Order: sequence, then structure tokens, then C-alpha cells
Amino acid sequence: MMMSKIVARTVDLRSDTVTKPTEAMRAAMAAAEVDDDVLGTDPTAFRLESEVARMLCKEAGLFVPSGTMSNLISVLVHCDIRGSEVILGDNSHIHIYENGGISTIGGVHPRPVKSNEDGTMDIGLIEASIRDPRGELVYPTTRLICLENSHGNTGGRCLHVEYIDKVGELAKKHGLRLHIDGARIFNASVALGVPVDRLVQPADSVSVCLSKGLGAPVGSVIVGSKTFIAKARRLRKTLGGGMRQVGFICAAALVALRENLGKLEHDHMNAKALAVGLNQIEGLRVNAAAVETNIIFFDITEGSKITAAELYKHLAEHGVLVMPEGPSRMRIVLHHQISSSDVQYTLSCFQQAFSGLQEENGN
Ligand SMILES: Cc1ncc(COP(=O)(O)O)c(C=O)c1O
Ligand SMILES: C[C@@H](O)[C@H](N)C(=O)O
Repeated sequence: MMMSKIVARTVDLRSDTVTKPTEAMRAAMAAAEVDDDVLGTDPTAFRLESEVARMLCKEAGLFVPSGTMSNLISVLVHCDIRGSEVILGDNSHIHIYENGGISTIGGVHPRPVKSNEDGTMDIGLIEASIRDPRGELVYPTTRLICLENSHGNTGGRCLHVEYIDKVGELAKKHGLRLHIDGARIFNASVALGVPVDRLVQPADSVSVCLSKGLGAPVGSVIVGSKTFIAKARRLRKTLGGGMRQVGFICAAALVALRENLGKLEHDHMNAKALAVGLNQIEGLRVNAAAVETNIIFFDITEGSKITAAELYKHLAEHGVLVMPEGPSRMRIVLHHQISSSDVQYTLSCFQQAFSGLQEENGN
């Protein structure tokens, strides 16, 4: 009878969304002061919204159940007139991983521009994509530009403050708004050594995920002007995102902000160490130099006798969980619940897979 292997250790590298609440978060949740957030009287939600707005130097904040909803609300508030169009990266999370919600729910037309390998879009291409108002009889109307920082699908690359400033100037020149999908904005801030408020200074709105690298169990906060946030609050209710005693989950997010912001740099160091180690394994290809934050994409190279399926199975059997991204491509995301020892263990599992499995395949 085939005995299933007892997994001695689990190293969950699928995403930074997989973290479990810490004891401090659980204690804060249990003790949270709560009230009805739809009626605007949950004191812990207000504390979290105020803290995130303060950190990003924006007038106000709004707690939202997910990053997807925070992006949807932000785009729909900025593009509240029929026929609106948003310029965004063709490899951005909003364009790829949010079910086209801005169009299917919001009726907003996407105007995708090529996402470069560093997560940027060429400024010239952005400007060339802005609709000429003289063609308003036939064209959609450009109203918004969306950036993503750090940029998930290009491997957690950071958009530099000079670039964001230039896009902000372009938006202002053309009377457009700028939204930043800042699901991992704190990762970018730490990696660049730029204060987070400076990094988002030109943005009219930012969505910040607390449930990613910061390790909160749930939630995002949108920040922007008081007027913008008032409209966002109403749209949140329309979308069913207005919840009652959210103070329970906001309390955990406050702990995450307090306790985990300082751990992001260690996540980045772990990611770099793992990327360098993986790149030394024959049969794997990693652009270790491009690993700036907590995300690693790697490919199984041509000629490697090991398939992605075999590697995935071998890793899973040893408790290492990664995210398949294609026939020969996978993703690893580091977070505060991955230790340096986990990194070494993971590397040894990869090394064993390539040496062990390739022997099995008669290499
Ligand atoms: C860059 C980026 N934006 C937005 C989201 C959406 O966040 P959520 O999963 O909370 O909807 C994610 C991932 O989940 C993301 O990686
Ligand atoms: C896959 C994507 O939706 C998610 N934000 C992640 O990075 O895991």
C-alpha cells in the first residue's frame, strides 16, 4: 500500500496572502472595540483608516474587504461618467486578475499599454494613448491612469519616485486622475528607501493591501481626498462592501502595521537569497538581479529533464508550496512567516528535486 509521506515541514510560498493571524492579532481582534461601520461608528475601523491616510499623507481613508474591491471602487469613482476610459498596464493586476470588473460592473473602458519588465509603462506610450478630445464623438474619454507599485506580475518590481512624478505631471497636464494599486506599496517604499507618502504624492487615490506583505488576515484601505473617500464609501455600500462590526479585522490590521512593516526588508533579503540560490541550480532560470522585493518568478529551462509538474509534486511532497504560472514557470512569494531556515530548506528541496528526479529520468 502506498504510504503518503508525512510532511515534516510546510513552507508556504504561494503568496504573501497566505499568512495566518499572529497571536497578537488574535488578541487584538478579541479585544477590539467595535460598532456599525456602515453607520460610520466603528472606532477601530476609523483608527485604521486614519492611520493609513496619515502614513500616506492623504486626507482620508476607507476600509475595504479586498484589494480587488479597492481598485474597482477607485476606478469607478474617478470614471463616474459613461464612456470613461482608463489607461493601465496590459500586465497589471487590475487588467489581468480582477475579472474585468471595471468594465463588467463599472462600464469603464480599459486602454491597456504595454507593461515593461520593470513594471512601468513608457511615458510616451501613455501620452499617445490619451484620447484626443476633438474625437469625443467617437472616442471614449480618458479620465484616469493606473499604476501598480510594487508590480506583482513583473516580479515585485518597484516604480521609482521620479517615474511616478512624471506620470503625475502627465496626468495633471491632461486633466486626468492618477490611481496607484498599492497592494504592496510598503514593499516598494522599503525597497527603494523612499518614504511611502513621497512615493504616492502625485496620486489622487491609492489602494493599500494590509492582507499582503503586512500579514493582516483581511482587508485593504483606499486613501484619497475627503471628497473622493465620501464617494468611495457610497460605492462600497453599492457593491456590498459595507460591513458592520469590521473593527475585529481592522484591529488585526493595526497590529500588522505596527509589527510587520519592519519585517518587509527581511522578506526582501530572503527573496534575494533564495533567488540567487535557485539560479545556481542547473535546469532553473531566475533573474536574481531583478528581485527587488518579495516576489520571485523562475523558469524550468529547456533540456531540463524535470517537468514543472514533477517539480511541483516533489516540492509539495516535502511541504514546499509554490504557485504555478505556466507550463514551465512558477512564482514564489516571501512573507514574514517564512524564516531564513525555511529558505535554506526550500533550496535543499529544489536541489534534491533536480539531482534526484533527473537521476530517476536517467540523466
Ligand atoms: C498588485 C495586486 N493588486 C490587487 C490585488 C487584489 O487583492 P485581493 O486579493 O485582496 O483582492 C492583488 C492580489 O491579491 C495584487 O497582487
Ligand atoms: C494572484 C494575485 O491575485 C494575488 N494578488 C497574489 O499575488 O497572490
